[in-house]
Amino acid sequence: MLTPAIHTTHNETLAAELDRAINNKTKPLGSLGALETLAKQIGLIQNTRQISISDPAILVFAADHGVVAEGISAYPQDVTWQMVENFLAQGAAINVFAAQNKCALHVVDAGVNHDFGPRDGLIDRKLAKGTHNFAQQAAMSNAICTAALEAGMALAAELKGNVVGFGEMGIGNTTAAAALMHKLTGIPVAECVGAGTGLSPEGVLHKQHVIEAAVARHSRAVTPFDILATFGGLEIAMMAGAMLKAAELRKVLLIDGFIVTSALLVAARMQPAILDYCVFSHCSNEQGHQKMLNALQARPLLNLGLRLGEGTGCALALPLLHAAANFVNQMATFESAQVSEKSE
Ligand SMILES: Cc1cc2ncn([C@H]3O[C@H](COP(=O)(O)O)[C@@H](O)[C@H]3O)c2cc1C
Ligand SMILES: O=C(O)c1cccnc1
Repeated sequence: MLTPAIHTTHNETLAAELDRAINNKTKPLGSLGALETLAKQIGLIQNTRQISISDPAILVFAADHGVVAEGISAYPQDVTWQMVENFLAQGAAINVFAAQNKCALHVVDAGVNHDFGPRDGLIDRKLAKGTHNFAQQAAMSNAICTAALEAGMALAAELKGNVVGFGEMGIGNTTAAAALMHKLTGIPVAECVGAGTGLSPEGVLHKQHVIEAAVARHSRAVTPFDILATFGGLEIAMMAGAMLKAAELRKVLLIDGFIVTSALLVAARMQPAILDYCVFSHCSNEQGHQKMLNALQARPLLNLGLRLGEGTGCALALPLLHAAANFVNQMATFESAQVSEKSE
């Protein structure tokens, strides 16, 4: 597998130019807060002072998880394929928010345990009918994990826009994400697990024990790739591949909640410079997400108490990206509007 080569966006000259352009706008210095940071980041990603948001798209990757056999989700596995049907029928939260914000939505079957047949609007990249149960064996073979990463890379290469958001659907995937988080950050499993779709406190404790036993069983998984293959999911691996490619192509990567951030964590351990390209849309209510964001030194834009996934945080944060581009491109400067500058 050829891993994309991602370059840092660091560029002192351009950074100084962007600071000057932002500071010259008719507003007190720094008063647009996180939007200023965002505008500068997008400028550095796009390597220009004329920043733009064109043809944004959200990729939603769906797959099933063998570890659901351990009773780690509050919902049955069939919800995965049923929600894919719901995406295709435009009935899910992500459909509503993406449409509201004029964002294209692409639904990818990375490995759902269901035969959809050829369907309009569904991108079929099914590699298996779900992963193996990682409580018993590695979730994926190396070959399947590589194929998932490569399929994700190919999908990202086809996108025409310059902003790509990531979403997922897969009952059981907060368990996979918590295991990845623990293995890649060293944070104790108890601090990585959460209620997911709504487990009781006893259910969360059981989920913790399932992960702890699996981590002990698979102690030889140490590289990011091996950890991904052992504990990850087909949607998580495909997302990680798409993220790596999108960053290589200098797109803005919009990161959603707990599961999407776990895919980024894998990608960032492979290619740390990917973080220069990431905008963290929100902090999820899933316990563990804030700590995962801290481990990546990431500052999320929104904190709405969401715990849904599907890429909903990305769709909701998109207007903020437009706002960042618009203020840089459309606001007057102190000079052009003849407004007096700071006096002290
Ligand atoms: C109706 C429904 C719609 C969803 N949309 C996203 N998820 C979210 O919940 C799942 C992860 O939680 P757990 O690990 O506890 O199974 C993922 O599919 C995620 O996208 C949903 C879950 C449900 C039930
Ligand atoms: O943070 C998320 O994205 C999340 C949390 C719980 C369940 N599904 C998704």
